[in-house]
Amino acid sequence: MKNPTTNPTQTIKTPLAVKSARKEPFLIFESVSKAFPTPKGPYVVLEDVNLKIHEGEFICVIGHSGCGKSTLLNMVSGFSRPTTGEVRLRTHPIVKPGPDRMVVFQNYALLPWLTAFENIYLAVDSVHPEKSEAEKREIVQHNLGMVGLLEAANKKPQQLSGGMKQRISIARALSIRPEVLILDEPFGALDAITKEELQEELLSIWNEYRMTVLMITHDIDEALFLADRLVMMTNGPRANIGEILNIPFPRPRDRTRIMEDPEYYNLRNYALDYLFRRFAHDDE
Ligand SMILES: Nc1ncnc2c1ncn2[C@@H]1O[C@H](COP(=O)(O)OP(=O)(O)OP(=O)(O)O)[C@@H](O)[C@H]1O
Repeated sequence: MKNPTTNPTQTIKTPLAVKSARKEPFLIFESVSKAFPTPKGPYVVLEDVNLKIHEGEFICVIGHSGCGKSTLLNMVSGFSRPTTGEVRLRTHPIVKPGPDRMVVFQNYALLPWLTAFENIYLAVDSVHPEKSEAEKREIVQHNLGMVGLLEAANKKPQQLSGGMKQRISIARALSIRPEVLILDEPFGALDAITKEELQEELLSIWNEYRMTVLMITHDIDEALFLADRLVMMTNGPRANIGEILNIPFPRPRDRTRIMEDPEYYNLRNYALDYLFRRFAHDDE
């Protein structure tokens, strides 16, 4: 594996990172540790994680299996709370789930007895019971259109392909306009072509709405195409953030142009070296 001569974590300043450096942090992890009780005593998954994310940033998180990526994001969604430390959205500690933070899972998590339309409608209705039925239906239609699936509105999940199901779960998450979109390896189960299509769609939706995105991935190329910053975790237990790569490619991004850029391979090799040499994992 080629060793890059420069350290991208130190040398690259993206225009967005420079711009956002002037803004107040939006999502903050402050001295966050998380331990799970086990019969042998507490199992410390994460220890003293500190991270500041700016509004509208697209953050990817990478790290070996079991290092605590989902644990980290679960503290943003509010499914779980830090053992010590704090996760804050603006100035408010996150203590429970809320419609300002929506999660998309790898396994879609759609209700199988409802149609695509009804799955999204249920989310809109639970967050906006005050809206009229016509307004709620309009929101569902708009979001189905946004992921190009108006024709699948009346289909149930088992009648949809993996890519279509993931589009529906993204539409459902976006239908209530969260401030933070949390994606837990959303494209991990999809074939390569569908995965690329969904990456493009996600980027174009993000370009339009600029919600803050936190996404777990195992795919370095995916992270380099999507993210402003790539957070690289150390191995657990007691995992932490090892390094953060700034991804400098201008937006809107063009996959072909990025892949022709020598910097792409510099960053890719740097991340590969980090994961498979410096933080190599015995099990992989
Ligand atoms: N509720 C829990 N109780 C005990 N241990 C847990 C619990 N949740 C997670 N763990 C452990 O914490 C560690 C981190 O799990 P987590 O799912 O966050 O890792 P991950 O990096 O997301 O892994 P993967 O990439 O395989 O999804 C694992 O060893 C897991 O077994």
